[in-house]
Amino acid sequence: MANSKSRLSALYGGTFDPIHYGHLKPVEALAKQVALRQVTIMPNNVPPHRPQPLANSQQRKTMVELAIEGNPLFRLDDRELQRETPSYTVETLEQLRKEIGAEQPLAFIIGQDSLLSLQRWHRWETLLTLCHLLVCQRLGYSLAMNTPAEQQWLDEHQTSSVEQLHSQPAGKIYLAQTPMVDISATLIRQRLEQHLPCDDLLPPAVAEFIRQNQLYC
Ligand SMILES: Nc1ncnc2c1ncn2[C@@H]1O[C@H](COP(=O)(O)OP(=O)(O)OP(=O)(O)O)[C@@H](O)[C@H]1O
Ligand SMILES: O=C(O)c1ccc[n+]([C@@H]2O[C@H](COP(=O)([O-])O)[C@@H](O)[C@H]2O)c1
Repeated sequence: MANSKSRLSALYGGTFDPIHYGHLKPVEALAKQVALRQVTIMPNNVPPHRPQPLANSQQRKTMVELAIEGNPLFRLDDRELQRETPSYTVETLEQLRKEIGAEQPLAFIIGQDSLLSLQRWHRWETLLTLCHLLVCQRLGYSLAMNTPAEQQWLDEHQTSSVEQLHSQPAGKIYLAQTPMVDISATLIRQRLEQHLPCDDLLPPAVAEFIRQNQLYC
């Protein structure tokens, strides 16, 4: 449920090829935990650092729309889909900051796997000047960073104070206690290729869209 009194909104970037319950359920729990006003799902066009998606941008956008229909917690922002250059998060956040100003608290949601590779992101040192990071747990990924230097960076920025997320515009990392949902888009694509059922893994309207458009088979 969206919290209309809260000042803190969050962006949730991803490839969403396709969107699934592993994206939605942890973030719904996170939104309650830290009282998010809204979560803006932002599909990327040219994901950096990974193979390019199988479904095209319009199909991935439609699947997000179907997944969030009727759920006021979520909205969609398709700004990254309009850019043909790599979807660097820092550039998107800089553009957003120009729109909302420097003082409004803003968060970017990632899974634990993304946190572990964050220091390879484009201009990663700038990210925390623009937003907080809210991190959802993910089965199979360590809670410890890969190197002592990365761990030190995390320790310096980590907070368990929800109040700080609301009172400061950016700069904190919050490791959320979210449910482990053992689903990935890779698993779904592999199962669909093998004609195995996926109905428990993603919203019914998304499953139906995939069937109708014969995606991933
Ligand atoms: N099951 C999950 N639990 C927690 N976070 C997740 C889960 N699946 C994806 N995420 C997070 O959602 C964001 C977008 O992920 P993405 O769209 O790449 O999904 P994915 O399932 O990891 O895809 P793929 O299997 O194609 O790599 C990332 O920050 C990722 O860490
Ligand atoms: O900015 C970067 O260099 C960067 C590198 C890897 C991932 N990201 C962003 O992180 C989000 C999750 O990425 P992915 O690959 O797990 O779908 C998505 O919004 C990506 O655009 C961003």
